Amino acid sequence: MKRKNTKNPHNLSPREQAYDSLLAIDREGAFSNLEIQRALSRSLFSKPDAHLYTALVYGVLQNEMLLDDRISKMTKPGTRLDFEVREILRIAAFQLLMMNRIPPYAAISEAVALCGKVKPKAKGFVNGVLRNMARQSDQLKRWQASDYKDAIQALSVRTSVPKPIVDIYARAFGAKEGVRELMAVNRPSPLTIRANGLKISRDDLLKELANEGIEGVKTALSPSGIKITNASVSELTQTQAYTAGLFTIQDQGAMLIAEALSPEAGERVLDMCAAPGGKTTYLAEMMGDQGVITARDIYPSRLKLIDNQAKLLGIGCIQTEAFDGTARKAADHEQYDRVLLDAPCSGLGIIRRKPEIRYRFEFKKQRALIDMQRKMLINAVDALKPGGTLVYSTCTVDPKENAEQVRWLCRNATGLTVLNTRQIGTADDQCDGFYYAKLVKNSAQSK
Ligand SMILES: C[S@@+](CC[C@H](N)C(=O)[O-])C[C@H]1O[C@@H](n2cnc3c(N)ncnc32)[C@H](O)[C@@H]1O
Repeated sequence: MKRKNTKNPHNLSPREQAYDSLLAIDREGAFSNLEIQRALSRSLFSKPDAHLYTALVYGVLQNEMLLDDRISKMTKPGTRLDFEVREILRIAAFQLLMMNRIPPYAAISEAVALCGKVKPKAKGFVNGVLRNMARQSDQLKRWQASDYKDAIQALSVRTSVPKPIVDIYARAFGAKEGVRELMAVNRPSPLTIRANGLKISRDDLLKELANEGIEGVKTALSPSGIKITNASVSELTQTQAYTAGLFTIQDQGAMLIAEALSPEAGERVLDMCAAPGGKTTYLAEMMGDQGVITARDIYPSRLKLIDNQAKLLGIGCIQTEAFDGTARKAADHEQYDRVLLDAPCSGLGIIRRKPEIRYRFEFKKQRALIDMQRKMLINAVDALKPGGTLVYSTCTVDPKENAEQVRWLCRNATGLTVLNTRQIGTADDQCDGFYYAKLVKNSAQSK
């Protein structure tokens, strides 16, 4: 059942494939979105089976701590579970406690059969735990904050978000709003697209898509976005509108970042961390493909993604260049009208799309990211012409990587004015948790 030994992946059932994928994510460090894409592209699943597989992988990842808590109530204190057994129990517990349409016998018998293949000795144990769970499911579905030692612990288990991240959300949004944001991170993410203004208006794109059976509504915050209401990513990418380059799939929060930079036709723009290019291509569309965008990233292979996407969208003004944004380039000095620094970050604002990020967060890694962001910020300011505009953005909610970095920059670079900052949220904005700060480099700056 292990990935490397999988002889015929096409024969796996949705539950077996979910187990295989969850081991890849939890044990081998795969990213959920890529793993799901990989598995679906190789499987021969019917549409309902593909839905079940995807729901199981996301459902277990989003509820791992809550499921483990429920499983621990069914086992003797101190019971140590093998990785494989725990994953099988989580998949079945998710079906028993959090999916309404699955008959308990189906969840249990498939879990026991799977256990028979990968850990035969634990078959009886798994059967016993799950039968008890099914019997007590009404009680186990009820969740009470008073069962936990404090409010933070209760919220952490309820949302399956580790305590340090619960604290970070409280610092970012305040205690009350932080709870609302955390409760929103396990809800399904909307599928949004951005009309390619070089080729079509948003209204006409809605009509084109309707002709292909795809429905959507205009996004509330971005003037270019459409929220798709009846199709999946793979269905969207099979439309004629997609192959004609009429739109890009993008979270609305990412659209707001590019809009904050508000580039104009004919300008020189630097996008320091550009791949895979979602924001770069929007900048080009806003510029009417007039001017030059230098799109950099440290990984040449990722720059190809930008080139391919620009070609699909009919964009010619983007020049890609492999470069380390922490290194200073003398030739950049005061060359750019606008700079976008969409920095590498802890990603705590996108845990609804990539739930596994929450279990991988480490303060030590975050400290290294903060140092990297600071080096990049100094280089971004250096590259700006006097009077030029900088947008610094992240897909995290942690003030340490956001507002505190902007304060640090203003202390360490002279002549900057902060025009506005925004923490985009999930509960009300319906976006991933992006942050941005828009700054201007004063023209009369002493050099
Ligand atoms: C948040 S992502 C950028 C997303 C992109 N702006 C978009 O909208 O599609 C951060 C990017 O920074 C790149 N990166 C990481 N370290 C870097 C470095 N030292 N210099 C330049 N780019 C780097 C990563 O490869 C990644 O593509």
